[in-house]
Amino acid sequence: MTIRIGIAGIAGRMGRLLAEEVPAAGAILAGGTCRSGAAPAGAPVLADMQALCAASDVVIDFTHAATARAHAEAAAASGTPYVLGSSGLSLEEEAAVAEAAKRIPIVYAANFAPGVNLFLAIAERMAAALPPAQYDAEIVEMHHRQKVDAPSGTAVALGRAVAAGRGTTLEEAGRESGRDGHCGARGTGTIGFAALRGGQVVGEHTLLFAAASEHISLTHRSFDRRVYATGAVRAALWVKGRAAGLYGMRDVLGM
Ligand SMILES: NC(=O)C1=CN([C@@H]2O[C@H](COP(=O)(O)OP(=O)(O)OC[C@H]3O[C@@H](n4cnc5c(N)ncnc54)[C@H](OP(=O)(O)O)[C@@H]3O)[C@@H](O)[C@H]2O)C=CC1
Ligand SMILES: O=C(O)C1=N[C@H](C(=O)O)C[C@H](O)C1
Repeated sequence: MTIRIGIAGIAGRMGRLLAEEVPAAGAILAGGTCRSGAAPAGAPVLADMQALCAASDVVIDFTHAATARAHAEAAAASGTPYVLGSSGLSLEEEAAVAEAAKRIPIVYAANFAPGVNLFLAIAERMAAALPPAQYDAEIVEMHHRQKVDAPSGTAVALGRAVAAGRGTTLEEAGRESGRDGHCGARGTGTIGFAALRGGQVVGEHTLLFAAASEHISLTHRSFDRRVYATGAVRAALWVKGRAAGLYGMRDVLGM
């Protein structure tokens, strides 16, 4: 049977691309929700997340952190597998998504591009090999001027990967963001973040390890946000029929 995929936020930058990529993958576009925008021509518009879940076998959500908890709970209440791409979630919002994942399968990923997920795996290995007392980890990201959250979800995921490689968590290691003025010297073992915004940059992330006598850095650039949409549709096809649980894009890709 052909899978029906619904899209929360179908009028958004990602929502519109997803509306193209769902039929391109051989699935049925069940419809989407809009808040204030206009859905792409021909796409059925559903009243809310509950109605969208009822009409869909899987729902993909690229909207906003503020909706993640309610959307995950609505998906769990209807038993609809859920793919979440929104960024900027608080720890509490992430905990609510994890709670919903006890009842349904959820794929939650900061970035659905295959290259970024390989980058996350490499970041963890680099961090495990480079002692924090000598190698300062800094993450620099740049995005389009419309992006509303910082640092990006991908930057946070890179920070978490570095912390995991060092046998700790990002919260324990400590974040240094938005240095300005007399901010003091850099902490040893902390993870630095810098966010640039401008123009129509789709997404760029650099992870730098800086020591006294050498630097090593890795950069990923996305040139077309369609790479996220195809990845999310791939996750939607993968998650249907899975056991309840919280999955990441690395599970989908088998990395
Ligand atoms: N994980 C990944 O690979 C990627 C994640 N993202 C993330 O996806 C999210 C969306 O990005 P993008 O498409 O560029 O953003 P847009 O602002 O273009 O689209 C978001 C859509 O969500 C809806 N929306 C926004 N806020 C709310 C709200 N509070 N309640 C209900 N609906 C809301 C809006 O609907 P309306 O227009 O009808 O008002 C809007 O169309 C961001 O968090 C972004 O960081 C983006 C790209 C890749
Ligand atoms: O808002 C965006 O555009 C993007 N958001 C995601 C993030 O916050 O990491 C993924 C990608 O970088 C594009």
